[in-house]
Amino acid sequence: MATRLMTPPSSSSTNFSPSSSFNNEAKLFTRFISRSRKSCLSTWVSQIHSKMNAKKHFRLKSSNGHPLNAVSLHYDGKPIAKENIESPGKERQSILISEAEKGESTLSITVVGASGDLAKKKIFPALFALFYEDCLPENFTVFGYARTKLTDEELRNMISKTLTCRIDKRENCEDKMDQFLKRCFYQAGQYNSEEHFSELDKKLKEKEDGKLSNRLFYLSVPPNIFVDVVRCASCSAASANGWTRVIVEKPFGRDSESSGELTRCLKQYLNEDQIFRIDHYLGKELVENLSVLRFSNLVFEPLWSRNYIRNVQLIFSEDFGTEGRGGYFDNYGIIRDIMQNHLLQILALFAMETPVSLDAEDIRNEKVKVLRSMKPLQLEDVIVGQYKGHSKGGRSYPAYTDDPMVPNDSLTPTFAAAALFINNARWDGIPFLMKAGKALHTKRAEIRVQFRHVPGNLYKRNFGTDLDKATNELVLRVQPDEAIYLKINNKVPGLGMRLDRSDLNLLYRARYRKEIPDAYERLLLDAIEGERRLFIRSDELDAAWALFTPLLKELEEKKIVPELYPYGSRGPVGAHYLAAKHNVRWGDLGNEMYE
Ligand SMILES: NC(=O)C1=CN([C@@H]2O[C@H](COP(=O)(O)OP(=O)(O)OC[C@H]3O[C@@H](n4cnc5c(N)ncnc54)[C@H](OP(=O)(O)O)[C@@H]3O)[C@@H](O)[C@H]2O)C=CC1
Ligand SMILES: O=C1O[C@H](COP(=O)(O)O)[C@@H](O)[C@H](O)[C@H]1O
Repeated sequence: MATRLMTPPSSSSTNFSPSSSFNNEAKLFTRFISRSRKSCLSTWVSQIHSKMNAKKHFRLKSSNGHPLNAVSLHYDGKPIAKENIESPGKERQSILISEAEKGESTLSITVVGASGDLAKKKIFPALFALFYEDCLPENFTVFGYARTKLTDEELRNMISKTLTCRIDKRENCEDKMDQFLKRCFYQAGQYNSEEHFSELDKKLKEKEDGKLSNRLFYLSVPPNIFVDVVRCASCSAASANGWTRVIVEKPFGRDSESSGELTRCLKQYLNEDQIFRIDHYLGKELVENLSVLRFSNLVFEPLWSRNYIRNVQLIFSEDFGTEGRGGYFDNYGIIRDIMQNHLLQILALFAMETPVSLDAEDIRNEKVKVLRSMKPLQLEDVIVGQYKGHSKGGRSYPAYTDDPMVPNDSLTPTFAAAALFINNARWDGIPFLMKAGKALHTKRAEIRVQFRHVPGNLYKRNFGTDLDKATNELVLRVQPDEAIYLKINNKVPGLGMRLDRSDLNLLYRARYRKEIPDAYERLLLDAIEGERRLFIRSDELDAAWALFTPLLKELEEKKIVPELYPYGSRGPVGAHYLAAKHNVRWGDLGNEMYE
């Protein structure tokens, strides 16, 4: 029978109630008994006793910065209970945590799929950056796990090549890298072999040296392997006495049914609060800042509605094609790859009502309300495109279908634009336009907010004929070269009265000397700290798929042929017609100051 990764209530950072008492703890503990393996319980009871005697505090590291999450776990020198909201509808569990746990506990991070592209490119470098910044606990170990046969030394060689990405010019980088690499180990194994995961467990235990063990598994493997890994890790490599969490990479299914099935299978082995579904766009600095900008500046929030905003644009473009990932991409396409997750998540954050607090559940409750209020997507509100080969300046660029992993007659869109609507009082009738494409002329991700005309504008005649160009526009450039700028109308200095378009510009590299951490650093740190705010809850995922699945089915059933656009161009003209239909002009096509 399959065992579950559900371990004793974990030390996740959520809020606590000072009035919670040990009695509550005992009650919840009794409830917990009914669904835990007995072998875990005696260990846990002894942990509670040892935790009760502990007194030290620990430092907040997760990205929330919200005092409720950061709070000390002791009250008047006595241990107090900490509420852990697992997921909506589930019982609240109270848990005792203490600094002693931090000091005496170990953290093991296992990167499953360690030989892969994402692990090398993002996960190991992010872990190193966290180590460099002193954000990892004292006792941590990193394990790579994959089928490829590697020794510890070979893993270290492999990852050392990419570790330097943002830290390399810093002080003591080499020393730090050596120290980090000494903490990295490797276990080769099959993804569906409990025996091989038992071997991993043995090695993890050696490193944990009898201390309380917290284990994080990062599933950096193709999605068809997720469930096997979770099953094997659950049966053979879950922590016996600390928490066990699993970060799951996208794609979380390819439609409502497959996503529901994946969630159902994962939940055979995991509680919802052990599953960290990553959407790395939520870890990007400017996306994080969206709520700060809105909720902590008086000048924005009053304007944040249909009364002042004409349309919102969420734009993603890459100046390269699917090179090397054609096999994956052809099964998903740009709508699943970018829109259903990254852009929709930004939309939900952008449009949500003020959450009760900054706690993960409060924020995710608001996001899910937005997603569930969305008008069903119609085929006529979407256009799709696919890049074709193109020669420019003596160089030739491939068509999407030139990829050997892509069928010649593939109809998979590499570009899509869509108009979405939120049927609620705040946003009724306001188009949220999304545009996402590969092999376009530029690499960029941005949020554009176009405001309405100034009623009865006294300076109307000073703008020339194009009044539309004279409306305010707020741009959050997520990447590259992070910036927030507001387009305003301004008097050109001089004796006459001529107005022009200027920008109030907050260019991050000019304002902040600090490097911007990679999204994966923030997200890994949050998963370690148990901060779930930036991870996708299962009901959010369901709502996101419910919005896109009918459209995706229709596109596929009707075999809608994508409009071809040349590699390196601005995409299909259909995107302009779509915008025009909703009385919108794409903001990224104007004369941008920072293009
Ligand atoms: N790469 C990226 O930029 C991004 C990736 N993702 C997601 O992250 C996850 C990992 O991505 P990425 O590293 O690119 O993936 P890879 O295709 O590089 O796969 C990772 C590892 O999984 C193993 N693997 C690959 N294919 C199979 C297979 N068919 N059966 C069994 N094992 C296999 C391989 O290891 P071995 O053979 O050694 O076992 C491989 O090194 C995926 O879910 C992907 O969709 C999400 C966002 C961006
Ligand atoms: O999730 C994905 O994101 C990347 C783009 O991420 P970025 O952080 O480099 O903007 C995209 O290339 C990939 O297709 C998609 O799966």
